Amino acid sequence: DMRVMEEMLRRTVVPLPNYETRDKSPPPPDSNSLDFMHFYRNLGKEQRLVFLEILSREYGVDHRGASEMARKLVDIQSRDLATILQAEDRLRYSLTPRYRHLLNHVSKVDGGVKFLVDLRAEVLDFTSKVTDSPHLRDLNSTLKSLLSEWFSVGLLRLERITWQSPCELLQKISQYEAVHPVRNWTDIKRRVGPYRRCYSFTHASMSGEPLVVLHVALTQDISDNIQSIVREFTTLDAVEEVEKINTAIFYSISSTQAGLQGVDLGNYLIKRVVRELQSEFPHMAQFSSLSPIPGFTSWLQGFLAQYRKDGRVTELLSEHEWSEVEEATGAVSGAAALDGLRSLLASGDWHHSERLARALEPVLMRLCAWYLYGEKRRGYALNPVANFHLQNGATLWRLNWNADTSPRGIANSCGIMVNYRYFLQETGINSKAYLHNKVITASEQVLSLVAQFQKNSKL
Ligand SMILES: CC(C)(COP(=O)(O)OP(=O)(O)O)[C@@H](O)C(=O)NCCC(N)=O
Repeated sequence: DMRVMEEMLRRTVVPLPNYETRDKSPPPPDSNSLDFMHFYRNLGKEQRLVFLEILSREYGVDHRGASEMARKLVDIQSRDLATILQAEDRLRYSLTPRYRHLLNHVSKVDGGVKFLVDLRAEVLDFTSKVTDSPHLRDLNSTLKSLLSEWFSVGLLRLERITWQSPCELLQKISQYEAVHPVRNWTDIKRRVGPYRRCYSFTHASMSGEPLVVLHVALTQDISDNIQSIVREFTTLDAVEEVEKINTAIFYSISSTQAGLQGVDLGNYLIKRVVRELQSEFPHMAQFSSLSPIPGFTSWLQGFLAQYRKDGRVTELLSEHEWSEVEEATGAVSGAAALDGLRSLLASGDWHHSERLARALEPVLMRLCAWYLYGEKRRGYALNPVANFHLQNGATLWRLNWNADTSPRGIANSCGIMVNYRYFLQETGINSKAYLHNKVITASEQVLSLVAQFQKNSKL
């Protein structure tokens, strides 16, 4: 209960050494960290929230001390630079949460870094679902700043996963695959076989644990469909012919540690793999993703409902397009046709009718282009996968019809997939333009689809 928690914290979260002797005081015994970890692991979910609340509230920054240091700094602004720098350093030290020293010590014991990665995953879970406590948010940002230092790209190791990798690693890679689930051994064998590459980042403190995994297909052109990558039966023992390889398609990337969210590992891995492939294939000319568009169909359902409510049904489709939908749904009026369309989209049945699919292609393509390019959340792309690649500096390059004809692909994004193209000389500029000015770099194909949408709906 609370008393036991407070006793544990009092004992293991030692006070900050004072400024003068901060570099001379010996670190606390490892037992402090081990006891803290052991105690925390034995708490239930609710108790952990209580425990972290106390830790972050009672063992954070000494607010009074910090404001005193701030006042001192203001008072000596007329003094010489050395004095000012000294006062700034004192203020900086006074703004260090007391628990930061404990977290630092935990990172030095066996399993400590993994403990802190998992701890941050729980803190993120609490702050996103359970509470908006400012203290917990502070704890999260302290954990994130520590983890970002330890997991910086120079300390990560690039590993290539092949059919010769240990079974347990291949099994982990299969389990972690979040984008196109691995069905069986043949499946994973193909994904690490000829004309494929699979890479992960690992860290010495969590050896054997792939932190983020990138799957690549080596092709002649930029793939416009996923079936040719995850299904087509390239003979598993084919020998790669270099002249058939001049493009790298990133068709799946997944981070495996929730606690490392925001540490930007996926971006680093893509950049590192590009360099790796360039050294293996110096003539490689094209780098692109082939990405899903999770959430498009459900966004579209809401969008159509809104237009129906606003009575602007006719604005979304042309006369001809509506007549095709009415023909296919047997509906007689616009609103009924729109309801018919929505239920066809919900079931995916529209895809079985050749004629209806042909009629809907221009409609869904321009709506999807708008969804990726025009729909925003706090100014950035609403779609998380688009946001990820645009942050990396990729170009919103090409929408592909019938790119994922699996039931999942039809249900999630009406079968459409998108290529985010990495023009290596432009990623730096594009990333800055996106992050600073929220500018999305898009190709002619995408911009013309967006223009068609805007013309139709007079947006
Ligand atoms: C896309 C991923 C790999 C980006 O991870 P990362 O580069 O670490 O970004 P972030 O978490 O630092 O913002 C991550 O968000 C993820 O695993 N998403 C779920 C699977 C997917 N590819 O959408």
